[in-house]
Amino acid sequence: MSGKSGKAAAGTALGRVAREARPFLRARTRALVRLGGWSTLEFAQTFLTGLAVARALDDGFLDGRTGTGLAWLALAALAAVPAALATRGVFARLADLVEPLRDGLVRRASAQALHTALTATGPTTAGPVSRITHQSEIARDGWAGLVLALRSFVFTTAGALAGLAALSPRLLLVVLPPLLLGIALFLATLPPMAARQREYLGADEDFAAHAGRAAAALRDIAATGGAARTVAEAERNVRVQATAARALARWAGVRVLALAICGRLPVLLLLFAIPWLTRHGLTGGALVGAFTYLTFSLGPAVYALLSLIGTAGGRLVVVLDRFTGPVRLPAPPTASAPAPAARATAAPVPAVAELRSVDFAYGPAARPVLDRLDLTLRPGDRLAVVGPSGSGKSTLASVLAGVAAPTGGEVRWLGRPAGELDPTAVRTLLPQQPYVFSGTLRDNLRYLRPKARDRELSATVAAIGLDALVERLGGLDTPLDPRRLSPGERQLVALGRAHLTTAPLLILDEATSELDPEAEARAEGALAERAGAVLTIAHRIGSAYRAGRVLVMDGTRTVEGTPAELLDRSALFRDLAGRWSHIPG
Ligand SMILES: Nc1ncnc2c1ncn2[C@@H]1O[C@H](COP(=O)(O)OP(=O)(O)OP(=O)(O)O)[C@@H](O)[C@H]1O
Repeated sequence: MSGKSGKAAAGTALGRVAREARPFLRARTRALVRLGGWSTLEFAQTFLTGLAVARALDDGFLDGRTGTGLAWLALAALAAVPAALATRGVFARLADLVEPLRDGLVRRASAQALHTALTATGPTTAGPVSRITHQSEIARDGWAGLVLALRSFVFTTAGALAGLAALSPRLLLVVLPPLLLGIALFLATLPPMAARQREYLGADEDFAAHAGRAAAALRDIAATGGAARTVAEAERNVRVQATAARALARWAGVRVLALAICGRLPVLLLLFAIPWLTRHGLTGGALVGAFTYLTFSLGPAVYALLSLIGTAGGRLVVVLDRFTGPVRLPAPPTASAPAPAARATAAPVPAVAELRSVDFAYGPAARPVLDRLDLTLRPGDRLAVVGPSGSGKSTLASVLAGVAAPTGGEVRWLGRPAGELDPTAVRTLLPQQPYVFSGTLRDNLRYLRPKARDRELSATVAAIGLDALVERLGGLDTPLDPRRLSPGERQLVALGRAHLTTAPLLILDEATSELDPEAEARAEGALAERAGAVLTIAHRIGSAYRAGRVLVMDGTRTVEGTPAELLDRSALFRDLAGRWSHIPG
């Protein structure tokens, strides 16, 4: 995300949250007024503290009247009692502001979850559960902390400034400028810091998504020789994340400076101003009273508020923004309304997989392998891909499977950007060299769907043509040694695995090359019966004819059509079909 767009996103998040907060606060004016009422006691305590110290010194101890001095100090100590009562009252009233927020967020997240469940076409995520449980609690705690700190800041600062003014209005000339400058600088850091925070989180999510995809596709990556590319992509993600973290750290430095300006600079300036203030009649007691305000009241209140805004405040905005998505529950069905199933059939079915103007090159200076390729696979589609060696068929398979990221354009699955979905739930990619591990045939077949039932296994064995292998091994539960299976048997095991998965997209990259034509036709027929779409990189012309739809790849040029159309339109397809016709299948 660029700095500019990050800033815009953060700005809109802040704006959205502010817009949503206004009616919430308006509806709770009474709770706010009561909270303010209790907080005035805090104002009084702060105001009294510095003033009592000044009087204790000027009228008492420095004047030789110890009793008067002690009486003023006792008054300051007594002021803590109503302030303690105020804290009790504040906490009791806090619930009126905090609990409705949590309840409202939970209601909203539940509605969002229902909306998503009723309308989403792809696999659902755990996001709504997190919003209902964890994120609503973060919002509640963050909001409570912010209300407490903001209230304390307003009343303590007002009490301290009123006390300083009562001691001598000149004190405000010394204290106010650094205070206001520090706060202004701090507020100026908020939008860029929110933007950097967002960039950092985005980079973190990208890295996690890449790691998840890579972990799920380790075998495919090893088979297609994509390890170096996967590592390079991970390194790129790490670099982006490190840049975002450094930018965030720089802004954190500016924030520390802002805190120092408003928390510490007033004390320093007051020290420098002592000669000037005393020349204008400020007494020793008033000076100590002023330092009391700065070090015991103003400094801690400023520090507490600004650091809370910096931590919980940022989290609060990010979390609240996640709740402000659209919530539109579909109207309950009426007698005259069509049933959901009927509506579903009327709605356009999203493509299982889609390439939108996809480019791919193996390096910045490398010749592109895919050039603005558009491809749509709908449920029930069978597409065979043919082309000479090196024309990009395996590259297309990797990009469609989400193993290789396109250098341009977009890969979509089930109507959504591929990066948003769990690849293992959407697609199964079978390479030419399949993986069979030591273990039973049952374990091998259930590798992608560990909970497959026995009758489903039996159906797969029969459909793919694995019965002979099961018989030879002596049953599904006999341990097998992968090295003792023939290449064709290994491919049959992998095809059985693919037959058992529920992934709606199957990509076969010459995955039947070691089978004889009959076995290949049988396995392809069985896979074609599954729901979803199948893309087959054809090894024989039979695959192209069975698929009924063919994509011919010739360099970056592609032609698509039925075999009959292509015999007419594509010299390359005619050539390949002619060559293949000498090979049985
Ligand atoms: N990891 C890689 N790094 C660099 N170039 C690559 C890489 N993999 C493939 N290529 C190049 O990309 C182009 C397309 O290769 P790809 O393997 O997709 O073609 P193909 O049609 O599947 O070939 P075949 O039928 O021989 O398997 C070729 O020029 C190939 O040399």
